Amino acid sequence: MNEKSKNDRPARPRAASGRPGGPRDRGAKNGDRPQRSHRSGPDRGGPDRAKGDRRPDRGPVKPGRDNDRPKSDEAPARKPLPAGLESRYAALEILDRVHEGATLEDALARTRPFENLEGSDRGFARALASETLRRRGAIDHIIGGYLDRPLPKKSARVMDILRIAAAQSLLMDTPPHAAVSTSVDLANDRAETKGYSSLVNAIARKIAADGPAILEKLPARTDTPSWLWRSWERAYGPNGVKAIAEAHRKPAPLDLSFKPGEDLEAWRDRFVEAGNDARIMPTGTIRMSRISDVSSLPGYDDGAWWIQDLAASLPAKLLGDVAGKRVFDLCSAPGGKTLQLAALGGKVTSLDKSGARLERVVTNLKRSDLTAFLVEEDVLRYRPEEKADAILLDAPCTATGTIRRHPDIPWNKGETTMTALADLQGKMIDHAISLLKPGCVFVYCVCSLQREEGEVQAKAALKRNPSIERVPVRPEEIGGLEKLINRDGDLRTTPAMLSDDGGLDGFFAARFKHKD
Ligand SMILES: C[S@@+](CC[C@H](N)C(=O)[O-])C[C@H]1O[C@@H](n2cnc3c(N)ncnc32)[C@H](O)[C@@H]1O
Repeated sequence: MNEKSKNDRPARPRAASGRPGGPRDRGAKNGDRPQRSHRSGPDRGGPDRAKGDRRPDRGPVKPGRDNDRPKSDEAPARKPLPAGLESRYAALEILDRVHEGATLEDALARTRPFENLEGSDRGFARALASETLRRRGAIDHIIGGYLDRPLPKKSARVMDILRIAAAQSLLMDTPPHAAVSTSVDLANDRAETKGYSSLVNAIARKIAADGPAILEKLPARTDTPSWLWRSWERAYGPNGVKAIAEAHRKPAPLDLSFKPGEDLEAWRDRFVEAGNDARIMPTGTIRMSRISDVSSLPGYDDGAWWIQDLAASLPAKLLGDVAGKRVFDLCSAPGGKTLQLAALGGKVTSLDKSGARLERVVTNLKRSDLTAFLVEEDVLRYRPEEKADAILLDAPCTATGTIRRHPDIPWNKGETTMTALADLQGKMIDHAISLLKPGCVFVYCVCSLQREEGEVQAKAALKRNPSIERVPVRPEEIGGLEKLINRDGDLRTTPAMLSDDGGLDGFFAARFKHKD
């Protein structure tokens, strides 16, 4: 059969070493990618760093090709900037790429002035770009108050210079004179912005003096694009939307998931001894404040833990005991849930259509010393010979549940993207159900706050597929966190939940069972 032969072809995302393929695993069936033996090798970001694929899908990646990997920009070398300016210049370039449609994560990966930075300069540039995007609505509002009329489109760079001046004065600990003088220097750095240096000087000074008082009075709504505000208000009510917008003002904490059997108290103590504010959460996650270099944490090289938001760790738990079962993790990269399921003893087929992102699954499996079969394929074309005992589908979505980690999302996503994704999600759900053995369990999840991608999808899936029924989530499966279960019995988290303890990513998960 045509479809089958496509799935049968040897799948070869490049291994971390760059060596293609590897011996087929004896347990692998049609479409199952050979698993590689992974023993070591650090992955600086951890699996959850790229939660949600916010890049446009580009079709299947040809084996051995690198068409999904971000590349550094090819800008010609320029003369060195004065001390203190390089990091601001890098932040400016990062913002420029985000305005062009890149995700913040991709912009960080492909902006050469940022790549060239090291240590605290690098951390500062990253924080400056992130905080500027996180509070962009408020920052633009304050800048707008000092402009007679909006700057012309061709002066977009001047606006960004003002934005980073404001972010430094309002949100970071930069002394006002440094925020002002470096912004004027940045304006003077290019012919097209030089003429605006007096304006930059005047506005940056005013913001440094009066901006903090203005910022304090601005409602949380100012940082939320109106289409998102309206949709969250419909879904969570007037208080709910306010709480979510408030939560988005702060970055997310760092959550670590552990292999089963690890002594969490001993790990917590190790992190605390190393100077981190680590605590054990009810679900078994260890949480601490964000740090700039995760690879410096105790145990990083041992692979006993990986980065994964508490909410992101819940959907895989809903598959129950997967030990020895044939489990499909569909849309798996960069692999947070594959690691969880493999650590629980599942025979995991980890499928994603992006070869470049599958490489990150390889790296993460290697670091954690876990195994899975990797398949580089579009979910909708996947037709294995043997069906699954359990399926997890973590579908591509708007990722509005991860705005605290990816503050570019509100500015680069719109309702049109959501409608197209919702259509794809419905098709993926139906296809996943067709791959499930009778009597077995399927979990659909998205890291989205949008009902259209969560609650509405679950309801529609039940209507379209009379062969399945909902299996409500039980509190004891998710560390007793009853409030995370909605009236239908599905999992619904928002950043406003557990707010005194650092909040949660926004996630939706529904569990279904094949009735036959
Ligand atoms: C939300 S992310 C998955 C995160 C992952 N489950 C984890 O826990 O680390 C969505 C993934 O879907 C993949 N994807 C998007 N469209 C796909 C398709 N048609 N078939 C297979 N994978 C797809 C993207 O490449 C991306 O890696």
